[in-house]
Amino acid sequence: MKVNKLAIIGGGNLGTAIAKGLLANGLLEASQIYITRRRTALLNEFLEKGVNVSNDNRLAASGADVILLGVKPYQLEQVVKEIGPELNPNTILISLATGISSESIQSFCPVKLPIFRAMPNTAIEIGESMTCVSAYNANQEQEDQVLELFSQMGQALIIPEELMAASTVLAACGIAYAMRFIRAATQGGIEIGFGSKLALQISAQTIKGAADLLIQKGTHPEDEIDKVTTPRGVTISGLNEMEHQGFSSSLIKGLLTSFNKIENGK
Ligand SMILES: NC(=O)C1=CN([C@@H]2O[C@H](COP(=O)(O)OP(=O)(O)OC[C@H]3O[C@@H](n4cnc5c(N)ncnc54)[C@H](OP(=O)(O)O)[C@@H]3O)[C@@H](O)[C@H]2O)C=CC1
Ligand SMILES: O=C(O)[C@@H]1CCC=N1
Repeated sequence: MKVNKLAIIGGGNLGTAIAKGLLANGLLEASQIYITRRRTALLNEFLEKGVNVSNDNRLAASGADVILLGVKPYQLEQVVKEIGPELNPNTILISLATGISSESIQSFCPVKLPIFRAMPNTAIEIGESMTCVSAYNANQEQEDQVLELFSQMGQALIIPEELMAASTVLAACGIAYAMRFIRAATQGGIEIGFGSKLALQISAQTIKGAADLLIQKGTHPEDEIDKVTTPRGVTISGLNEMEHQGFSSSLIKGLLTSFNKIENGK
């Protein structure tokens, strides 16, 4: 994708993770990236790398081919209206905000332009995100460009906008759920004899291996579980006890609680 200038408006957790991902794979030169936030001192590490850091959103947006909106959902309208004079029909506007429709974002803009919603997760920092993207007012070439951008930092998919809330839960919140699994496994590992550092190393690599088995072989989790469970063995005893205690059920209920909060604000 030919991008001359990319602006990240709102360099917080996700905005800076994307900047790190862009820099790590050399997709853009530091001088082509602009990042803003009000407390610019918190972006010093980017300034030192040659990224353009500022609290001036209009300056960052001016002439940018791609603008990523990394502010909180309740800050989005004000920020889009602020940069409005810098937008033109060819600007690719990508919102990272949860729960704000493309139609609403378009209504904050003075011109009709291609609007994308992207839902990466924080693994974008190391090029391992699962990023779902929806497109609005965009042509095929623009869709391909945005998909290519996020594909450089993990896997990326175009999905219907109505699935953005579901993708937020499964992929973006999903990182936190997976971390909690690893933390719990680590705590169990300590109780059965490992020091915390070793327990964390073993748990994290085990989860990585499990995910890679599915990704690389395209198998179903139960196929892989069947290979581990010996009849009357220890794995099936532990797994069944976890299910008796509501393991799958609690995960599904947690997913639904997050989803309902996006959909209904509950
Ligand atoms: N964290 C995650 O994993 C994911 C988050 N999201 C979405 O991404 C968005 C950002 O989330 P997250 O990064 O976690 O939030 P953060 O609070 O970490 O980042 C928001 C940033 O916006 C900056 N900001 C606020 N007001 C302005 C302004 N007027 N102009 C410029 N910058 C401003 C804030 O900095 P300052 O106060 O210094 O201005 C802050 O750095 C949210 O909409 C969220 O829904 C989506 C997917 C995953
Ligand atoms: O928790 C949140 O609201 C945001 C959306 C997805 C990840 N973080």
